[in-house]
Amino acid sequence: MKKIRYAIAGSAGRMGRTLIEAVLKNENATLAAALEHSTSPFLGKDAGELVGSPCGVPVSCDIDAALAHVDCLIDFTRPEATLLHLAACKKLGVSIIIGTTGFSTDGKQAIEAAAQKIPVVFAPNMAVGVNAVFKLLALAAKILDTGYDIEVIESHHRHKVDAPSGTALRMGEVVAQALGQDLSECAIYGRQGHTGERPTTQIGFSAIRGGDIVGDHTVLFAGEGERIEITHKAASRMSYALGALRAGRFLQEKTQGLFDMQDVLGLK
Ligand SMILES: NC(=O)C1=CN([C@@H]2O[C@H](COP(=O)(O)OP(=O)(O)OC[C@H]3O[C@@H](n4cnc5c(N)ncnc54)[C@H](OP(=O)(O)O)[C@@H]3O)[C@@H](O)[C@H]2O)C=CC1
Ligand SMILES: O=C(O)C1=N[C@H](C(=O)O)C[C@H](O)C1
Repeated sequence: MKKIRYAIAGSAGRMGRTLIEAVLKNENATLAAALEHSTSPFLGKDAGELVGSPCGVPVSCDIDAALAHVDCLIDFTRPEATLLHLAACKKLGVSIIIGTTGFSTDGKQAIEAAAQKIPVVFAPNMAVGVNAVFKLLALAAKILDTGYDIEVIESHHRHKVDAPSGTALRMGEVVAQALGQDLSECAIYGRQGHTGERPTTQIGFSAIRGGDIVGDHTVLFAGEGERIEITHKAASRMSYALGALRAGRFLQEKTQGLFDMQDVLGLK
C-alpha cells in the first residue's frame, strides 16, 4: 500500500499534536510537513519532538513549500487559518481534511467552492462513535416524533472557543432533518429570564465549558413519564485523529468533491 504523505496544520495545537502522533504510528502514512502560523514559538522545531518522537520534519509557516510534496493536508485550526490553507490546497491540487469548527456561512461556501476542484472531507467530528450516534439520532427522532422535547447538551474543555460545538450543531441538524424541520427556525441557544413555556417543536442547545473535558455530547428526548438520552463521551483526542486518517485513505481515490465522515464510513 502506498504511504500517504500528510501535512498537518496547527501542528502544535491539541489536535495537531495528536495527529502527528497518529501519523508517526501509522505504517501507511508519512509526516511530510508540519505547519504553524508565522509567530508560533514552535517554528523550526522538530514536529516529532512535540509528541516525544523526533522525526526530522521542522515546523514551518511556508504553506506553499509544505504542500509541494504532500498528498493531503489535515487541518484542525481556526476558520481563518483553514480558509488560507484551503486556498493553497486548491491552487496546488492537494486534498484537504477539515476538522475545524465554527465557520460562518461564507466560510462554508468557500469550502463548497473549493471542493469543485479538489477532494475535501469536512466534518465537525471524525470519531467513528459520534458518526454512529448521528445514525442513531435520526432513527430515535423518527420514532419519538411527537410528545418528546429535544435538547442537545455538550461539554468541552475551558480552551474551546466556539459554542455550541460543531458536533452539537450537526446533531441538531440530523434530528431536525429527521423530523422535517428547519434547524434555523426551531433552534434556541441557552435560556435566561422569563422564557415562557417551551414550544413543542423547539430544539434547545446548552454548552458547558470547564477543565480538560475532551468532548461530551448528549441528545435528550424528554417525554411524559420517560426520558431517552443518547450520549457520546470522548476520553482521548485519538478517536478524532484516527477518523481523520480514515478520511485521508478515502480521499486517495477522489479527484474532487465535498465529503463528510458519513461518506468516509459508508453510512449514507
Ligand atoms: N472534527 C473533529 O473531529 C474535531 C474538531 N476539532 C476542532 O479543531 C479545531 C482545533 O482544536 P484544538 O486542536 O483543540 O485547538 P488548538 O487551539 O489547540 O489548536 C489550534 C492550532 O492552530 C493554530 N492556529 C491558530 N490560528 C492560526 C492561524 N491563523 N494560522 C495557522 N495556525 C493557527 C494554533 O496556534 P496558537 O495556539 O499559537 O494560536 C494552534 O496550534 C477547533 O475548531 C475544534 O473545534 C477538535 C477536535 C475534533
Ligand atoms: O474543540 C474541541 O475540542 C472539539 N471540537 C469539535 C466540535 O466542535 O464539535 C469536536 C469535538 O467535540 C472536540
